[in-house]
Amino acid sequence: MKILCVGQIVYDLTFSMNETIIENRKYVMKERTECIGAPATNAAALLAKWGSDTSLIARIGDDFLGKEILDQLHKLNISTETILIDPSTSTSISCILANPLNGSRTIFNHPLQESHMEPKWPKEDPDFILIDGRETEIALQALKKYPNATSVMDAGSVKPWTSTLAPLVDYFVCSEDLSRTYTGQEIDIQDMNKLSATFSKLAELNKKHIVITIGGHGVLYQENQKIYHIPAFKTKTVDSTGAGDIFHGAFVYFLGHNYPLETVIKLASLTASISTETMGGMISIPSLKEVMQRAKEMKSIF
Ligand SMILES: OC[C@H]1O[C@H](O)[C@H](O)[C@@H]1O
Repeated sequence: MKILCVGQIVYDLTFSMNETIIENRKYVMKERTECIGAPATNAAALLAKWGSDTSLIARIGDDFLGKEILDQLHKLNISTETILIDPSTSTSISCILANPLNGSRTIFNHPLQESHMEPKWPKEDPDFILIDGRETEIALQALKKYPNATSVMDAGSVKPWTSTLAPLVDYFVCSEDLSRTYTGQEIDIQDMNKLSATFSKLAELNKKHIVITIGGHGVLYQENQKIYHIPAFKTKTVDSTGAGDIFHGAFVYFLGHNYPLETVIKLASLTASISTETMGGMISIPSLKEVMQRAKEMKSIF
């Protein structure tokens, strides 16, 4: 299975922190993890780890962190031939405060500036394209260049590019935050009328498949005009960084292995929930073996 991910790449520095920050103080951090991250990159890391032929189109600066990122991508088996090295900008950094008491993560991201660059395409045509909205111009070109690839969009929040890209993808997988901002309605899994109105409004963005991830409450999706709710798997969350991205990577993986949509979502949710048991984003991606083992033990998936 050949995958092309298009979007953001970031260098993540995560600290464990369970107190409220007060300005103008010094905090000594006892625990830290460092790894590369960002939505398209975390998803690409899962796909490569699980054996898919994965290329990533994302931008780094011609700087120290950019070199470190290239080195880490090599180790992860993600093709770096398509990585854009942009001397006019600096590699993006995220500083993440993860609260192990409730699993929340607060992200301070400094994104890089995206100016026009000619993309370098993978040697072989992809079967799947996963976009996170960044590198919008190239994402649009990719969707046009590979019309036979199945496309998935990870849409975390309403951004200037949302309404341009969303109608073009086969699967529009959005967050509760995006749904709330775009539709003006809170999600109430008990209220089918409200859910129907939410999905109808989101259909303005995408007419094929809409999936809404609702964090600790699970996932909602619509198939053949019917709305379904998959509850979240119970777990001991210490850090939810990258869980959404890991969900999207696993979503593409299981979609590519021809599981029905319900099973794809259950397995992707299980993968994401296992990842929250470990500190850090990318480094918390579980092995495929572990996911399948847990899925078998649960009996509620297949
Ligand atoms: O979704 C979480 C990811 O996006 C943020 O920007 C961090 O880099 C982290 O890896």
